[in-house]
Amino acid sequence: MKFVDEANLRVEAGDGGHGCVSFRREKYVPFGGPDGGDGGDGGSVYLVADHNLNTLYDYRVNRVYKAQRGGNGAGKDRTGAKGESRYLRVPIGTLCFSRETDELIGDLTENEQTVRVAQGGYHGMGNARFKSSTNRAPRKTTDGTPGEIRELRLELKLLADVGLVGLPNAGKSTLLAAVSGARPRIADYPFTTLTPQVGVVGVGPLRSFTLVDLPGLIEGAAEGIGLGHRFLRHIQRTRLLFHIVDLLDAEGRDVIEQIQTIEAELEQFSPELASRPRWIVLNKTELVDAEETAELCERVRTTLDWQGALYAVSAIRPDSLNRLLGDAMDYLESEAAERRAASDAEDMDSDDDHES
Ligand SMILES: Nc1nc2c(ncn2[C@@H]2O[C@H](COP(=O)(O)OP(=O)(O)OP(=O)(O)O)[C@@H](O)[C@H]2O)c(=O)[nH]1
Repeated sequence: MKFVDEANLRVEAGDGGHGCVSFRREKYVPFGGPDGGDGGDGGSVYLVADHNLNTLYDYRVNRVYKAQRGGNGAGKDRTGAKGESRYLRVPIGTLCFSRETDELIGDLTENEQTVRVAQGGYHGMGNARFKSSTNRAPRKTTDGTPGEIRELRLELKLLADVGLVGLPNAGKSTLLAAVSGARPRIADYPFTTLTPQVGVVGVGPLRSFTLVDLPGLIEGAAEGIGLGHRFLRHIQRTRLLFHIVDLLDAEGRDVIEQIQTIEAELEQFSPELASRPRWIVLNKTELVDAEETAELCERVRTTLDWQGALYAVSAIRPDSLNRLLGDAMDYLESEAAERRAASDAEDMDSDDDHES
C-alpha cells in the first residue's frame, strides 16, 4: 500500500439522544405518572495506534469519519441506546493536530494507545426526571448535546531507534535487508528506496532494536531538491544515526566529500538532528584491501577531525556487521538506562520540592 505520511480529516462525534415526554397508560389508572426515558450518549471518535500499519493512506481516500448518534429516550422509562464509538486505526508514530488551532491533540507512540479526538454528545433527560411534589405531570425534557466536530491533521513520524542516512546507492537498503526481516528494493541505481522502511534487528536472544532506512539524501535535499527532504522527518525521532558511506562511489566522489555533503544536509534541515549521536559506517569494504580501508579511516579521523564512532563494513557480508549491531544495541540500552535514571532523579527532586 502507498506510503502516506500526512492526511487531513474531519471527525464527527454522535449527538446525544433526546429525552422523551411520555405518561404511563394503564387500564384503570387514569392519571399515570411521567415515564419518558433519557436519551443515550452519542459515540465518540478515537485514534488507536496499531503496529501493523505503516501508512496513513486510508485517510487520504476517506476524509470524514462519524460516530453514531445516541438513541432518543422512549416511554415506559426506556433509555435510548448509546451511540457506537468509532475507532480509527493509525500507525505508531502518528501525531494528531487540530487544524483550527494547530494544537497537538495526541502523539501515539505505543501499540493500542488510544486518544479521544471528538467527544460524543451527552444524553438529554426524559420527563420522568422532572417529577416533583408540585408537578406530578411534567412535560419538560432536555435535548441531547451535539457531538464534537473537529478538523484534524495527522502527521506520521516513524518511530525507530536507529536511522540510516547516506547518499543514494551507499548501500542502506542492502544493510537493512541483511540485518532485519525488512525486504526493501535494492538496485544499483539511485533512489530505489522511495519510501521509508522500518526493520527489526535482533541481537541475540530477547534483544532487538528498530532501524529505519530513508531514501538517499542528495545535495540540496534539505532545500527540497530530490526526494530525501520529504522523509527527513522520519529520522527526527531516532536516537542514533548510522551515516552510511560508499567506499567506492560510482560517481567517483571522495569519501570525505560524501560525508561532508550529508553532514551539511542534516545541519541545514535541523541543527537538532545534526547534533544527534551519529556513527560513520564505511560500506563495501570487500571491494578494497584492508590497508586501503585503514588508510581511509585514518583520513576521516584526521581530515574531518572525527572523534565519534567509525566502522568499516560490507553490507553483503553479514558477519562484518556484528560488531556494529552489538555496539548499537549496547549504546541504546545504556542510553535508555541513563534516561530512566535522570527522570527518576527528577521525580525525586520534585517530591523534595513538595516536602519543603
Ligand atoms: N560490493 C558491494 N555492493 C554493495 C554493498 N552494499 C550495497 N551494495 C550495492 O550497492 C548498490 C546500492 O545499494 P542499495 O542498498 O540499494 O543503496 P541505498 O543506499 O539503499 O540506495 P537508495 O535506495 O538510492 O537510497 C546495489 O547494487 C547493492 O547491491 C556492499 O557491501 N558491497
